[in-house]
Amino acid sequence: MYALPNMDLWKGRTDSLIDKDEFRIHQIVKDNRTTSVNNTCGIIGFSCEEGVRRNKGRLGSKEAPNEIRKSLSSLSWHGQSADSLVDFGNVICENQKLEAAQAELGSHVEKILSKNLFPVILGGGHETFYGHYLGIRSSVGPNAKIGILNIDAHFDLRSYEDITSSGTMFKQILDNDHQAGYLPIGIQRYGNTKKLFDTATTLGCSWILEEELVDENSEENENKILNFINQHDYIILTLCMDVINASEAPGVSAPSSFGLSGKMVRQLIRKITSHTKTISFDICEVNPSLDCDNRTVKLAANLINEVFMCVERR
Ligand SMILES: N=CN[C@@H](CCC(=O)O)C(=O)O
Repeated sequence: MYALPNMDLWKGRTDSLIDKDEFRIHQIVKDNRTTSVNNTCGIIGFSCEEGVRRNKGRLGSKEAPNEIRKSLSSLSWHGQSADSLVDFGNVICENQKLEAAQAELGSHVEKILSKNLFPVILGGGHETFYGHYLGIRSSVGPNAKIGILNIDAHFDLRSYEDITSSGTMFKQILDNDHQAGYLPIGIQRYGNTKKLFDTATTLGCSWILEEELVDENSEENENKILNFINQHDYIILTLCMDVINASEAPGVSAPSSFGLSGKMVRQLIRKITSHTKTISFDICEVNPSLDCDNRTVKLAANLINEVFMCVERR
């Protein structure tokens, strides 16, 4: 099901009604039915936790898209255009019909790209990514090489023989799309079974462990990411918030005790979304019902704002 944008969610402190240098994001975002040449990012929500339910995770992520919008609202706007951001509303997963909802999300992602906008998708569980991917594949055609960069504690390469879920998307894609490559960044050694590491190897993937993401290795890690980008025509970026340390991101289904810092994730996002091959972004697994003082939702909003800034500056 699709819900038109609810512009009442975009509310916050107003320092000035006319001076654009005093604007906050709630004064920048427009309903997608009023477009301008200065639009850069198209926001679409995926209100869904069916994949998390099937993966036996903790429910609550379907509330994230609107909670993230509320948190984004008050951030001050440092972009160049006062018409940069456009809200395309939410796709809602109903009656546990995950596959139909993912297909519907894909068609909205495709629509946003066709308007020359950079899709910013607010998940939902990480099953959001499969819908994101469907829209991108359909937009770029079957022959383009799509590189998937996943900032995540988990491989999400589980078997989907019985059912698809928030833990199966990348295997679903890699088994069927031989023009897609996959590089997960921030993998927790003990958050994934040995079998999942073997699955990644069998599928020809490499990965960057969380414990490898330290300053001393920064050049090596950057080169690994850049080499991956160079091997593909388009890059799509997905961020699973459970990659971030549980103290900074408690509001997720599977918190990470040794997760990355928010600042490290910010650095990765800046690098990747500043690259012109990167054509879309999603953020997943924020669970407002498990959050503490809105910490995870706020961090998600700040990271999304980094994407807005990097895309506008390209
Ligand atoms: N997308 C997350 N997938 C992880 C986490 C599962 C959970 O919610 O506990 C996984 O399948 O291992």
